[in-house]
Amino acid sequence: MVKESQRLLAADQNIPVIDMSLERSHVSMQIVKACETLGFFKVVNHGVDPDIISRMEQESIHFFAKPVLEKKLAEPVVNGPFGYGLKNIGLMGDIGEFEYLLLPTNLRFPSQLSFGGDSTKLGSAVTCYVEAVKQLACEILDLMAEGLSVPPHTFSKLIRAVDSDSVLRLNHYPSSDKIRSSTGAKHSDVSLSLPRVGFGEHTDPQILTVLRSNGVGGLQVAFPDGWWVPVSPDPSAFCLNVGDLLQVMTNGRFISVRHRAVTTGHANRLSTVYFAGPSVHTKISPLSAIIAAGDQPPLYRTFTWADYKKFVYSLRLGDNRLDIFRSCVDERTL
Ligand SMILES: O=C(O)CCC(=O)C(=O)O
Ligand SMILES: [Fe+2]
Repeated sequence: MVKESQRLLAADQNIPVIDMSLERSHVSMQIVKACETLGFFKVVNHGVDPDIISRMEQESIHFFAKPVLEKKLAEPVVNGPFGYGLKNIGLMGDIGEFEYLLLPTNLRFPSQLSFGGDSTKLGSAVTCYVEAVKQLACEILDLMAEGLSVPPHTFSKLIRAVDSDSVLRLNHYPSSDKIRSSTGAKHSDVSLSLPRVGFGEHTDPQILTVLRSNGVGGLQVAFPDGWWVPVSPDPSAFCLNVGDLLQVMTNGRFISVRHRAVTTGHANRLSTVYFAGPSVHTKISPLSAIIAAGDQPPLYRTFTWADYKKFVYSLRLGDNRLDIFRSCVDERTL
């Protein structure tokens, strides 16, 4: 359950909503400002085809409605932590009130992205959706590069690489009613009407996250002053958040924002999350153009995405991972 002591703001009017149809340099400055102050923003008029979005949502609903045994057959033909998961997050004992399907994105459908049974429609919906949100992520990363005055495509080329280690996760947070019926809990069980942690507090480790949800709320972001702010659901918008690697590359100018998902309501919540990451051997360090233009020395050491992922997997979800990669930390403590 969410602790009462945690401060919660009532509304999300402080969350930047950026209209991507406006003049390019204006959009670019707004994005940079949002990343520097919060690390989170919404975009509207983003140009992603609504049919691609609605197919993805319909196929997700269809997938999560299947019996668990059938969902467990959804194993992409690659090594890694992919496939269906229920409640467990990572390998260190973190638990959430949800189920998910985690997929690699650099596979060929249908040869590698097969889900067993009759799920070919899900495979093709995922392929189209990933292509569309990857374009959006690259466009936003290019706008960031422009606004930061770093060489064009500095960030997007990492995502466009054929072996980019980007992943897609479909999350399904069952409503209180569904939890009641699956656990046999009584209707009078008040604990089920209180907010519960669906996906605990964390930062995303990759470069940039592109999240969309159905019309049910649950996502909350941590403001720098310590308040949690619920993000009002808007199925036609995308939520963007800075990941840990982007905080490092911008030498701390951009904030990798802490966020979480809570479940409260009587409706199922679905979120579709694209994590844009580099290829595993990419070396990550503060960009020289940012160091040259700023007044800070490099705050982080150079490391590879493979090093960082390994470290992330060894920690609990809510642990701070970046501090250990700060320049002043002795490498022997790693
Ligand atoms: O479902 C959500 O709204 C948040 C999920 C999330 O933060 C994640 O999958 O990393
Ligand atoms: Fe996240």
